[in-house]
Amino acid sequence: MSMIADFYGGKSILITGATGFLGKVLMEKLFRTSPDLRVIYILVRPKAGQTLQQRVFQILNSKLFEKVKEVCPNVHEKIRAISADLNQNDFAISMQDMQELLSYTDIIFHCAATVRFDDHLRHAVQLNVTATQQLLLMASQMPNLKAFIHISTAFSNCNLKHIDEVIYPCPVEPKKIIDSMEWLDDAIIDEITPKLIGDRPNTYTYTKALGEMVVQQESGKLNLAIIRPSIVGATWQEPFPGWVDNVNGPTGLIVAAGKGFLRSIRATPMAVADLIPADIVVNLTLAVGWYTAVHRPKSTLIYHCTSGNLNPCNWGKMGIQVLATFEKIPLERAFRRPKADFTTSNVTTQYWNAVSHRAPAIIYDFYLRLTGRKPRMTKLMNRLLRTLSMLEYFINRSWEWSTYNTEMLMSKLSPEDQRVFNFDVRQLNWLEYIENYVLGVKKYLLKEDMAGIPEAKQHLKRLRNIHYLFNTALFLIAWRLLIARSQVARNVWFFIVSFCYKFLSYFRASSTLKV
Ligand SMILES: CCCCCCCCCCCCCCCCCCCCCCCCCC(=O)SCCNC(=O)CCNC(=O)[C@H](O)C(C)(C)COP(=O)(O)OP(=O)(O)OC[C@H]1O[C@@H](n2cnc3c(N)ncnc32)[C@H](O)[C@@H]1OP(=O)(O)O
Ligand SMILES: NC(=O)C1=CN([C@@H]2O[C@H](COP(=O)(O)OP(=O)(O)OC[C@H]3O[C@@H](n4cnc5c(N)ncnc54)[C@H](OP(=O)(O)O)[C@@H]3O)[C@@H](O)[C@H]2O)C=CC1
Repeated sequence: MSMIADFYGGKSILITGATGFLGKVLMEKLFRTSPDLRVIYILVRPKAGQTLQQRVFQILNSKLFEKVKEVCPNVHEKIRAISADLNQNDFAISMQDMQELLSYTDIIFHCAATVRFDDHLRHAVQLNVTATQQLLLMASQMPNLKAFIHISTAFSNCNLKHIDEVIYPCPVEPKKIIDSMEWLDDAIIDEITPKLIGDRPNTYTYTKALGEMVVQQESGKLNLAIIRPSIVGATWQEPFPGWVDNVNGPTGLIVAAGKGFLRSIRATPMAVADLIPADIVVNLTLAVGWYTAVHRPKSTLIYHCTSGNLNPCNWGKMGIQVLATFEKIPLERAFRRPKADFTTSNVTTQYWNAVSHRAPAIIYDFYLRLTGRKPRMTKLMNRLLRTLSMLEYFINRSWEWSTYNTEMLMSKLSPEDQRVFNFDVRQLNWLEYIENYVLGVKKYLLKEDMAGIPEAKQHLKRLRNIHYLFNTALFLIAWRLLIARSQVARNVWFFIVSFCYKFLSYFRASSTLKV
């Protein structure tokens, strides 16, 4: 019997960010392992013309929830979507809903955040700091609350090289930042943002660090824990390997490489690729929820959910495996053949960006214009290059995260819980995981049919032939132009032609002699 699964039975659980990548996997696992839980409250905002109910319906009817429906057929009744916007005061939750939340919630998992690296500081503070503070305030009014689990990121202190499971305070208090956002105008905020974020690369990591400080300020009053995952990737095992549904982190680059848009990337091949599968993060999160509620540690514990120090993989190995998988299982309608490389200097990066990214996009757009269609490749390529420049910081450095608390927790679990809520990253085989990740990108994110693989391979062959033809034509044109302009080139050309002629005459003469 799993103690963790048993613990969540009969409980009312509040999840923020349940419509996000991690939130969905968390909900799925909860329903699958504790189908007798009382209710999961999710705070959802209407989005993209969809009502709350439509959003929930879409999630529950997705492939991810197929297994849940077998073990928990009444899952629709156990999920209660509450209209909420974390950017608003009191999250714009109705009085009635608020009353219900305050009265019944047993556990909170706070996953909602803006994960955009380039978000305006005001918005990032609002969601990653102020909303966390408000949620903590709500939590303090919940008589039945047993644990509040905050999802942060291992990169909240990415300005350090070695990171322990402790809070590192930012120079300016979160309260001061929150207050200043209320009266400073956007132009001034833009001006002070670089000074505030200091040696962090973006507003995301900075505001996540502030969010942790806000959580810590409540320790003593509430039963809290913080989880810091590194780069969350597709699922490893559960509910099935390779599930992923957004382009964040490496996923977008895997798509870009598979479609042949991404040809070179400034990365350090030996730098640690601290990826962590979403199901490992979720298993740890649920174990932490149980441990925090049942064992009530004296202080707020922080858990690093990382792979680098227990089972390291590097970007070089990952890149090779991604490309090797695309050899076997290509994506459909690729722009070019999947063939990418790492560059290490700024100069080579600029060169390859011009030659391998911008030039083909311009040529393709020219072709689209000629055939009466709307050009779009240059725009797409510019966006990809912008994304690459944002991710570069994370693929050219390595960090060391200590994992004492995570290992301690693992040792506290029963053998059954260690199996059902497995977060031991040492058991992960990277090559197998990456292959499943790439397959998952094809199947679940891009929704491509596996039956289309032979056609995709044919398409790549055609692209290869076009590539050879194009290169030969380019060479001949360049050579022709050179010969027309340069005496040296003409001499070289005559030398090569006469050499070939002599060689052929000799070859013909010797074969005639043999006969
Ligand atoms: C030796 C041999 C070698 C062989 C070599 C082989 C190589 C080949 C194999 C390749 C794999 C191996 C290397 C892997 C390296 C991975 C590095 C990962 C580091 C992650 C660190 C994370 C650390 C922190 C973790 C955390 O704690 S938090 C989670 C992380 N948070 C994020 O990852 C948000 C990022 N994103 C944004 O911050 C915004 O997206 C923004 C970018 C500002 C754009 O923003 P904007 O331009 O305004 O517009 P969007 O609407 O957002 O997007 C506009 C358009 O870009 C698309 N697109 C959005 N994203 C991505 C993305 N990633 N990748 C690609 N495309 C993306 C979107 O599909 C849309 O396309 P479209 O629809 O136009 O076609
Ligand atoms: N993905 C990763 O690589 C990593 C993620 N993390 C952390 O994990 C957590 C979850 O990340 P992930 O699932 O990847 O992120 P997603 O972007 O997939 O999900 C974010 C969630 O937050 C919700 N949200 C955003 N703004 C609001 C708002 N104003 N009101 C209500 N809900 C809102 C989104 O709702 P909606 O669907 O309406 O947009 C969505 O459900 C975050 O705290 C993140 O910092 C940490 C390390 C790595």
